[in-house]
Amino acid sequence: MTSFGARLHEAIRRRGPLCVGIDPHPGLLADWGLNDDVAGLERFCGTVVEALGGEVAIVKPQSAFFERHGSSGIAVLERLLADLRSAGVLVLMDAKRGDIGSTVQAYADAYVDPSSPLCADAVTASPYLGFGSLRPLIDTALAHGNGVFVLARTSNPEGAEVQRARGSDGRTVAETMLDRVREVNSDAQPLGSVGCVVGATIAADGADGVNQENLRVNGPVLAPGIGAQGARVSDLRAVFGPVVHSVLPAVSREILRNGPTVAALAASAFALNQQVKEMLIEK
Ligand SMILES: O=C(O)c1cc(=O)[nH]c(=O)n1[C@@H]1O[C@H](COP(=O)(O)O)[C@@H](O)[C@H]1O
Repeated sequence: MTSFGARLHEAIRRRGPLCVGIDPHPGLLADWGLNDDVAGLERFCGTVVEALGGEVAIVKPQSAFFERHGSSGIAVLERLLADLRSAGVLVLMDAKRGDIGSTVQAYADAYVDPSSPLCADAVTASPYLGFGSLRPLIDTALAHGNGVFVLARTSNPEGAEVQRARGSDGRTVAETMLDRVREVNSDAQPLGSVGCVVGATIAADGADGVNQENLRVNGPVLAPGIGAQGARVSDLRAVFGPVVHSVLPAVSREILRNGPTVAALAASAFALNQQVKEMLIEK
């Protein structure tokens, strides 16, 4: 079975490193002339699939914006996953799940087991009940050729109080999570299937609790924060230095605001992907 890391590595080679988030904010639905209801959600998703399905390597639906519509919103999310799979684009489910290990297994059954209608190619996870609590999710994902992205140093300013805290070994919580991701990916080639999440908004000088050497995890580095949160593509080399070739810039609102036409959405994703490729790959 081909690992998620290998599938992602090939998808990036063919389509570039941009990861477009699918975040149907109520304000975005309104801007697109859609109602904040299930019909509006379906129209939003249909447009996104048509515009991005053949354009980018990976997309990232934000589960919360489907959950707020209850079970009918989850039904739309399930159809979105099926449509994206048919379009041939990888899917990272942004659910940020975390719990004690026995419960995490249920999240694994939901998000990375192909028998589930919510199964994606990878899922985001929160390690803040201890990295070891994610073991069932990681084991299930790897068994099915899927992946996990573990939060390490998130893009939001509030993350600092937890992620910059230092353990008895003097390492920050963020560094410890990156160490654990590196251990899981130890001998993976060409790319590990467990990624980490590090905001493009963090300081480039290591002052934010992560120095650039920590970022060498032999896995993909999801980098949210560009656009609406203030980071720029031009920040990426300074922040991610030695691992810049493993970075997946994750951009949601900065792309989605260009809707509702398919053409404008596709064009904005293409343009940003070109910018990112020049910054991250072609050197
Ligand atoms: O896991 C994520 O994708 C994530 C991690 C992080 O540190 N910061 C962050 O903004 N995100 C997600 O990225 C999306 C926001 O992207 P923008 O609209 O581009 O700012 C939301 O769905 C967030 O939950």
